[in-house]
Amino acid sequence: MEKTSPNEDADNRDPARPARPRTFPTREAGVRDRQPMDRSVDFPVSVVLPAGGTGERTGLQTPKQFCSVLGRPLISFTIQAFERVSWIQSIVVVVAKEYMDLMTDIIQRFQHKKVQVVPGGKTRHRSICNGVLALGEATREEGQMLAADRAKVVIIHDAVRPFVEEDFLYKIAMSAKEQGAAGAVRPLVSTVISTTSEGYLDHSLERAKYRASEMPQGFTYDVIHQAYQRCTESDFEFGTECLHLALQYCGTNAKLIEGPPTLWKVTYKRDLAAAESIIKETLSQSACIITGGSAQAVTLADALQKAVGALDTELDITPDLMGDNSKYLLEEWNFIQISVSHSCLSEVEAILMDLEAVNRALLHPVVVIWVHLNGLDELSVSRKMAVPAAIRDLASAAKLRNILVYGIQLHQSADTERWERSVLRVAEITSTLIRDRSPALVGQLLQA
Ligand SMILES: Nc1ccn([C@@H]2O[C@H](COP(=O)(O)OP(=O)(O)OP(=O)(O)O)[C@@H](O)[C@H]2O)c(=O)n1
Ligand SMILES: O=P(O)(O)OC[C@@H](O)[C@@H](O)[C@@H](O)CO
Repeated sequence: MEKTSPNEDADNRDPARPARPRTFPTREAGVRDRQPMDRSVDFPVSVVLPAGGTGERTGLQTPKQFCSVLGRPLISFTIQAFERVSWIQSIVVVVAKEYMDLMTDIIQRFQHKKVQVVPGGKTRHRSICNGVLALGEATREEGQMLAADRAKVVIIHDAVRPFVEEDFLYKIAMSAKEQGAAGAVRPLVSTVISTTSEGYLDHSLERAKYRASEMPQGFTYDVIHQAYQRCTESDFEFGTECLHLALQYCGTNAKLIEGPPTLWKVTYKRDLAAAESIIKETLSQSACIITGGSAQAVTLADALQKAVGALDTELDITPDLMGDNSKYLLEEWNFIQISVSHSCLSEVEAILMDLEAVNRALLHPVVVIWVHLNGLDELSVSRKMAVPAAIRDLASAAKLRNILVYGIQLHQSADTERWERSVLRVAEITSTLIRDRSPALVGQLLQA
C-alpha cells in the first residue's frame, strides 16, 4: 500500500500485522530506541569514560576502544550513547597520552559534543581519578566549586561498553543522587570458586548470592572525589571496583541496580565482532522503498513488501522523499529506489544528495539499493553495457561518504511464476545487502 506520508500506514496496514512502532536505531550503538524520553533531571550530571587501557586481551595492536566497528572507532559509539542524553552536561574521556591527538580527531570527525579529553594513568583507577579531578578543575575554572556542583552526579562508564540506554542511566543517576553511589549488576554466568596454592579447588561460592559488578556506576561528586583522595597506592595499583572505594573510604554503600544484558564489556577480539553484528542487526530492521509514483514500481514494491516482510525487515513504501516523506531521511538507514525501464541513475543521485544534505551517514553507513526493472522491450546493447559502469562509478564516490550503493536488475516477465521467482530473489538479495552492508558488493549490479 503506497502512502503519502509515513504516518498514514498505521491504519492502512494489513490488520494481521500490527503497525510497526516507529522506533529506529538510537544514536546509541546497536540498541533499539524507545521514544526519546523527556526525563527531567534537576541536578548536574557529568560522565567519565575511562579509555586509557591497552586492550591486551584482544591481542590487537590497536587498543580496543579505538578499533573500528562498521567504519567507526568503538569509543565513538559509547560517546554517542551519552551525548544524546539531554540531561548529561559534560563527558570526560580519559585516554593514554599517546592517544590524545587521535581522540581529538575522533571527536572532530564524528562531531561529538560536550566532550573533554584528559590523560589517563597506568591503571584504570588512576585514569578514572584523573577524569574526576578534571571535572572538579572544569568547575573551578568556571568560578567557585558551587555547592550544586559538589552535589552533582558523576557517572563512570567503561568506554568499551557501547550499549547503554538512557533509561538505565537515569536509574543510576537518580539512585546515586539519593544514596551517594549506585552501580549496575548482572547475574553471574559462571560459578566463582577459590583455589588452593597447589591449584586445586578450595571452595565454591553460592552463585545465587553473588552478582557481577558492571558499568555504568554513579556517584555524587563528593563521594567519588573523596574516595580517590583517601584510597591507598595499593587500591590505585590493583583495585577494579569504584563501589568498594566509596564504601571503604566514605562509608557510602552503593545501591545496586540489575542492568540489562546489553551492558557487557568488549574485552576480547571476538567481542568486537559481536558488537559489529549487534549494530548491523539494529540498522537493518527497516527500509524505505521509493517508487517515484509509477504503477509498475508500486506493484513491485507491494510484492517486495510482502516478500521481505517474511524475511524480517519492515518495508515502508513512499513515492518520494519530499514534504512529509522527507522524514525518512532522518529515520531510515536503508533505501530502495525502484526505477522502471529507464536506466539512468538520476533518482539514486537525488537520494545521495538528500542524504548528504542531512549528513545522515556521519555515524552509521547508509544503504541505497537501486532496483532496475527492465521493461519487456530489450535495452539497447550499448545502454545495457553502460549501466554497470555507471553504478560502479556512482557507488565508489558514495562509499567515500559512508553510503553503500548496490544495484539489482530484474526483467519484467509475462510468465507469472518466473516473475514471482524474480521478486523473491530481489527480496532475498535486498535483505542480505541491508543486513551485511558488505563493502565488497558496493557498486555491483546483481541479477535477480
Ligand atoms: N590504565 C587504564 C586501564 C583501563 N582503562 C579503561 O578501563 C576500561 C575497562 O578496562 P579493561 O576492559 O580492562 O580495558 P584494558 O585494560 O584496556 O584491557 P586489558 O586488561 O585487556 O589490557 C576500558 O575502557 C579501558 O580503556 C583505563 O582507562 N586506564
Ligand atoms: O577489570 P577490567 O579492567 O577488565 O574491567 C573493569 C571491570 O572490572 C569493571 O568495569 C567492573 O567490574 C565494575 O567495576
